Amino acid sequence: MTKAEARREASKQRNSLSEAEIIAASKLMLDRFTRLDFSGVKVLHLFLPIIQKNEPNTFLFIDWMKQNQPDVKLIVPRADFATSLMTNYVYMGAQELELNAYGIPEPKLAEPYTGEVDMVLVPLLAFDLRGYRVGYGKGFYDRFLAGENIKKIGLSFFEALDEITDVNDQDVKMNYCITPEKIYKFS
Ligand SMILES: Nc1nc2c(c(=O)[nH]1)N(C=O)[C@@H](CNc1ccc(C(=O)N[C@@H](CCC(=O)O)C(=O)O)cc1)CN2
Ligand SMILES: Nc1ncnc2c1ncn2[C@@H]1O[C@H](COP(=O)(O)OP(=O)(O)OP(=O)(O)O)[C@@H](O)[C@H]1O
Repeated sequence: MTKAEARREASKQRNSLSEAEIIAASKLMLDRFTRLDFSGVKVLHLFLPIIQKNEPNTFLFIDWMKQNQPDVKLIVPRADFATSLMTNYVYMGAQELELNAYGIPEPKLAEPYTGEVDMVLVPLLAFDLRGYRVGYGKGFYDRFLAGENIKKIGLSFFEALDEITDVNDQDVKMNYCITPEKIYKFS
């Protein structure tokens, strides 16, 4: 399947989910996430959900981290749509967020975080059995993750596709993908 086909299919499927289904599925994904090995993880980067696009609710992940891994620093991005680059900030709480033009909750402008990141939660529409992902098609995460040795964890409501056929050498593979049903580990 091509990226464009996968994008279309997954958006359609995701749009058909109810709010209750999204919360339930996000909780199942959180359950799996909590079983990962956090030793050596000092900094976790995560996306914040575009609610009107039915993305997984990563605020649940933030709540769990604060309770159970309080020493892990949480980092969230601001996306610049002119350059397709993200700038990172320490997460300071929901009251410090504003919605951008695309409905993405983003930290208000502050001092950027430029230090190391150990683990990243990556938004995706679809992924394949090799760990390749499809997003909205602007390449934000491929740029952010290029050449970085970070544990990359995709979150998807739906199971893996067999193969995304039009991957290119800028596409960054996930190390894990978490779905409500299982966790995929890629070599
Ligand atoms: N929560 C979240 N944050 C993220 C991403 C993401 O997938 N999820 N991104 C992952 O890379 C980047 C943002 N990428 C985006 C790319 C396009 C559109 C968008 O709304 N584009 C079209 C509509 C196309 C569509 O509906 O598919 C528009 O301009 O309206 C939004 C975000 C960075 N931050
Ligand atoms: N490291 C990079 N440097 C420069 N351009 C890049 C890089 N990675 C990806 N791109 C470009 O970004 C565009 C979008 O890539 P792609 O179709 O793989 O998007 P995607 O992974 O689905 O999107 P996203 O990461 O925003 O969810 C492509 O034109 C690609 O060439």
